[in-house]
Amino acid sequence: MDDFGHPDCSALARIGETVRKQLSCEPAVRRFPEERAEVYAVDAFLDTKDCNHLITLIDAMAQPSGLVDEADWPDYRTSYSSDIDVADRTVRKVERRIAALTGLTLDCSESLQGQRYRTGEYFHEHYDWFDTSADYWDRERRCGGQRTWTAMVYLNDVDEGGATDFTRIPISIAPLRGSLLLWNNALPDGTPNPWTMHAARPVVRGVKYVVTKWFRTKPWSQP
Ligand SMILES: O=C(O)CCC(=O)C(=O)O
Ligand SMILES: [Fe+2]
Repeated sequence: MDDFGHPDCSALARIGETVRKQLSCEPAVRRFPEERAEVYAVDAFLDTKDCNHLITLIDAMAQPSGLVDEADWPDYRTSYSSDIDVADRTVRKVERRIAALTGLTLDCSESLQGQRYRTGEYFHEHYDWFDTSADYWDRERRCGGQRTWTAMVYLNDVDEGGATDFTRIPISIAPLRGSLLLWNNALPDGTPNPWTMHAARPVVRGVKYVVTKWFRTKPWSQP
């Protein structure tokens, strides 16, 4: 195994440093005051029109019920989730803007995912980085390698609940329409950051919509 037992860790360290430098020059980007994890937010990253359009795309895919039987999904994550139209102009614009802000390369990223949480739905605590000792790692290693940064945009305000909580550090983000949340899944040395454990808390009232982009160390292709 390369990188002292942590696959892709030199690339992760390099990418982390590049993005950190770039974000520090962006006045709209604020870092949460927490040393243990690099978590950033940008308010009003997307306007209402773009948010509403993305919500329409997510709903359109979520509608044909029977195709996706949410009742059969494991309880770990009860939201609806899917790739959204990669050819859509707004999707492409959002992807380009995330890349421009962070300096990350779209080639090394998964296609934008749309997620919808209805009342009571949630995503239990987890890491976005891959467990490289798990069976799935062989597949992920070949289709882009380890995840580097996560970029997520909240598409609406939620009446109650639905916060993104970093469960091991005091960071809790309430959904706010158009705001971008960004974090580095690795430590500065490129090893997986255990402080990035996070959860999407249950929506208590209303519906929550987000789009998420995960970046990788290498060019990504559909597994
Ligand atoms: O919806 C959220 O607040 C977090 C979602 C998340 O952590 C994920 O999709 O990996
Ligand atoms: Fe996550």
